[in-house]
Amino acid sequence: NSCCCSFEDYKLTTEWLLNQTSHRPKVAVICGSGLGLLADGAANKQIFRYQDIPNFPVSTVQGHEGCLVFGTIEDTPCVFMQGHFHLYEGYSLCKVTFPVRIFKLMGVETLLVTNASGGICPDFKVGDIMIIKDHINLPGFAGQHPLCGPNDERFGIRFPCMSDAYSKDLRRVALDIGSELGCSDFIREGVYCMVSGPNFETIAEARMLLILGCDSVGMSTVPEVTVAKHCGLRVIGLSLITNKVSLDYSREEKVNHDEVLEIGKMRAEVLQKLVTTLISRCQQQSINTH
Ligand SMILES: O=P(O)(O)O[C@H]1O[C@H](CO)[C@@H](O)[C@H]1O
Ligand code: HPA
Repeated sequence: NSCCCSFEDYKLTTEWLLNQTSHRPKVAVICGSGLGLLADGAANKQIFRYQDIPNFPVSTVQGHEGCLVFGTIEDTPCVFMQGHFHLYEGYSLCKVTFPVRIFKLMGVETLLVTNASGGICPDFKVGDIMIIKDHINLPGFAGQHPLCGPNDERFGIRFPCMSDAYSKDLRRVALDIGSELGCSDFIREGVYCMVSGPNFETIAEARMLLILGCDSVGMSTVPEVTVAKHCGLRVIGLSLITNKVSLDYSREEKVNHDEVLEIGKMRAEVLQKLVTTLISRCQQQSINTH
């Protein structure tokens, strides 16, 4: 359960990428299930397949293309992960979070994470976009935590604070953009809970998550955000509610991965607009605050 990657591994991959591309990204975007199209708006794209990048894990899940896309959004240099990694694929959390430290070493300052999740909050509707305010690291409670093992001070401190993992400023910016785009009706804020998966929740589990204060549930994101916060990246997270999690034994609907991917397509255009505007504002914000 401790990190399987050495500083030299991270360095090797970083140097390989820096030698292969002249892009120097400031913002990294992790595209969740079915959301790889978020990279489509980038200009001057340069694409690497994960399998060609030394030490990089490969995507094994449908809806995750497995490509690292460098490009620019309105002059902001960015890198997009079309597909991310999960515990349920059999990867260690060190591998799941490997790209985040590569981004840090490449000079990225802001991480924008996206995912698909199930709505726990009874008010949430399918197609809502939830700005992540906070998270619950359920696997972390059981010792499945990406920062377990010897701490490498070159990345961050032993006991990082997580009470402000999701930038308050960027959450405000995202809310403002949502209202400018006329999306306020379906933009929410809430608490995301990570479970390991791969099965979707039982009704008893879903009820427990509601009592715990979760608004949505998914099988990703928390490890990457934890590692990003540990190494000093600013984080903003968007979760697309792709299904309502059943809290009631009388409900007959059954969630499946195809439905999750389908809702991603349905919200593609607005999510892309939100993400591209957010990226350009992130950069302006960062210029103003430095
Ligand atoms: O979190 P992402 O990968 O976006 O996707 C969510 O959707 C998949 C299940 O349909 C799981 O991977 C879950 O975590
Ligand atoms: O209902 C869900 N549960 C867990 N992960 C998910 N990812 C999308 N929907 C869900």
